[in-house]
Amino acid sequence: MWQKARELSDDYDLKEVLGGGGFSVVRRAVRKSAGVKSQVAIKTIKRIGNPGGTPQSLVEENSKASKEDSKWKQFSISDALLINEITVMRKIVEDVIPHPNVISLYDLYEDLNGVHLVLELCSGGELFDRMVDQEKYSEAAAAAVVRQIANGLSALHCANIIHRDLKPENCLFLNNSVSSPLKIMDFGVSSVEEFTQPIVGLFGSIDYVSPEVLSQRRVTSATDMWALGVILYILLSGDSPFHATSYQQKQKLILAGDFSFEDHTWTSISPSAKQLISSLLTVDPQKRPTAQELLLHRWVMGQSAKQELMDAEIISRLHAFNARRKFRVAGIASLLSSTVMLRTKKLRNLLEAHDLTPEELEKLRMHFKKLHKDGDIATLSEFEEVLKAMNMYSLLPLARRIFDLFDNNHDGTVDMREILCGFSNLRNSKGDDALQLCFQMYDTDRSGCITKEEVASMLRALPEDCLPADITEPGTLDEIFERMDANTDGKVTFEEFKSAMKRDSSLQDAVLHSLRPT
Ligand SMILES: Nc1ncnc2c1ncn2[C@@H]1O[C@H](COP(=O)(O)OP(=O)(O)OP(=O)(O)O)[C@@H](O)[C@H]1O
Ligand SMILES: [Ca+2]
Ligand SMILES: [Ca+2]
Ligand SMILES: [Ca+2]
Repeated sequence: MWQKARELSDDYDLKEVLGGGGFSVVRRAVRKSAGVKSQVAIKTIKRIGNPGGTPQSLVEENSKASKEDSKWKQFSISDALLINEITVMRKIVEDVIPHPNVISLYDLYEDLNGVHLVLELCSGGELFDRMVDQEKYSEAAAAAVVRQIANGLSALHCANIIHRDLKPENCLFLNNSVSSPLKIMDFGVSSVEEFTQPIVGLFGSIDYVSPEVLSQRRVTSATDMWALGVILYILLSGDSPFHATSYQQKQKLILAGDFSFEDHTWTSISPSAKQLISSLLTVDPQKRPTAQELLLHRWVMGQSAKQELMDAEIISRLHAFNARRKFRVAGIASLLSSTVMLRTKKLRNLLEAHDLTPEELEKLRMHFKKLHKDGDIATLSEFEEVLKAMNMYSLLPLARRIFDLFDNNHDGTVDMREILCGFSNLRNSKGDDALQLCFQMYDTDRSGCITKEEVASMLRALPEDCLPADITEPGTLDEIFERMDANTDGKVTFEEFKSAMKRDSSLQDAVLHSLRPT
C-alpha cells in the first residue's frame, strides 16, 4: 500500500478543489480503472522547501522520525505537519478503520510536490452547514450528531489517538441522505499517545480549545471531549459558550470553565442535555465523561432528547454563527487569489508577491511574536509593524481594512492567528469570496449595502497614487456607482455588486483599482 514509485495521475483524474488549509489542498478525483470506490478525495499536503537539498522521502522517513526526537528538528514546520498526519493516518489504517465515523484512507502517493492522501469522499457537507439546513432541527437531531462523534472518538481513543483539533469543520457527512454517517477527519495535528510528538497548533480559532491546552498541561483523550462539549453547546444554543470582548478575556473564561445557561432559550432545553454539557465542559479533564460513557448517556442515546422543533431563535443564531465562522475563514483569504481579480494585471503582480509560502508565514509569525510577547492579540499599529517588517509595504494601505474585518468584536484588537490563517488560505479560495471581501471593505458600517458615500470615503482613505487617474474629474465617482446600482435606489447590495462586476470588466478594474497599491 505504501509504495511511492507510482504516479498519482496514472491512477486518478483530478477534479475540482473541495477545500484546503495552509499547507494542503483537497480535490475530488475519479479512479481511472473504475471500481466501486471510484470517487475519492485527494488531500495533497505540500512539501515546500527542502533545506537538506536532496529530496528525501518523508513517507519512509516518518517511521524513524516519530521515534527519534532529533530527527524532528531538521524538518520545517510544513514537513513536521506532513509527517505527523501520515503517521496518524497510518495508525488509523492499522487500528481503526473501517469505521462508520472515521474517514478512511485508501492509498498514499508521494512525488516532488508532496504527499497525496487518497481518502474516502465525503460529499454530504460540513456538520454545521447541514444542521442549519435541516427542516426539522430538534434535540434528537443534535443527539444523533453527538452519538456519531462519540462513536468515532471512542474508536480513536481506544487506539490511543487524540484528535486535538475537533471542531465542526472537521466533521463531514459522507453523503446527502438523511441517514448519512458523520465522519471525523483532518488528523493534521492529532497525536498518538506516547508515540508522536504533538504539533503545537499555530492557526485557527480558540473556540474549541480546552483549559489544559491553554495552560500547556498534558493533553489526553479528555481534550477531545471538551471540544465535543463546545460543539454541543453551540448546537443547542447557536452560540459559543465562552464570550468575551478580548482574546485574553476569552482565555480566562475557558481556563475557569466559566460559561452559563442564562440565555432564555436554555429554558426550553432538557435538563439532561445541560447536565451533559456541564460534565463535558469540566475544567478537570479526569472528571469529564469518556466517549464510551457518552454512548451510554440517556440524552445521547436519544431517550431524553426532545423530538420537538428547536426554538426558532436558536436556529437563527446557529445560522448567524455559521455564517460568521465561514466568513472568518474566507475573509482575507479570498482577496488575494480569486480568478476574478486576477484579470487586473497589476493586482496579479501584487497577489503573486503576497501569496505567502509557509516559510514566509512562519517568518510573519516570528516577527509578530517579537513585537508582542504575551499572546497572539495585535493592535492595528502592531499589525502594520509586522507588515513593514515583512517588506509588505504594498499591503499597508489595506491594513486597516484587513484588520477591521478580523476585529470581530470591534475592540481594536485581533487574534493575529486568524489573520495568519487567512493569509495561509490564500491559494485555495474560490471566485465569489474575493468579491465578497471587496464588498465588505467598501461596506464600512457593515449595513450589508454600499452607499455612494462609502465608496467615496474608501477612495479618500487611500493614498492618491492608488486612485484611478480620472477620479477627481466630476462625475467619475457617480458613474462608477450608478453602474453598480442596478435598481437605482442609491444602495448597492452584494448581488448588484457581483453582477456589475461580472457584466463589466472595466468597471471591475476601476473598483479594484482602489484596492491596488502602486
Ligand atoms: N474526504 C473529503 N471529502 C470531501 N471534502 C473533503 C475531504 N477532506 C477534506 N475535504 C474538504 O477540504 C477541507 C480541508 O480539509 P482538511 O481539513 O483535511 O485540510 P487541512 O489542510 O488540514 O485544513 P485545516 O487544518 O486548515 O482545517 C475540509 O474542510 C473539507 O471541506
Ligand atoms: Ca480542517
Ligand atoms: Ca488540518
Ligand atoms: Ca453600508
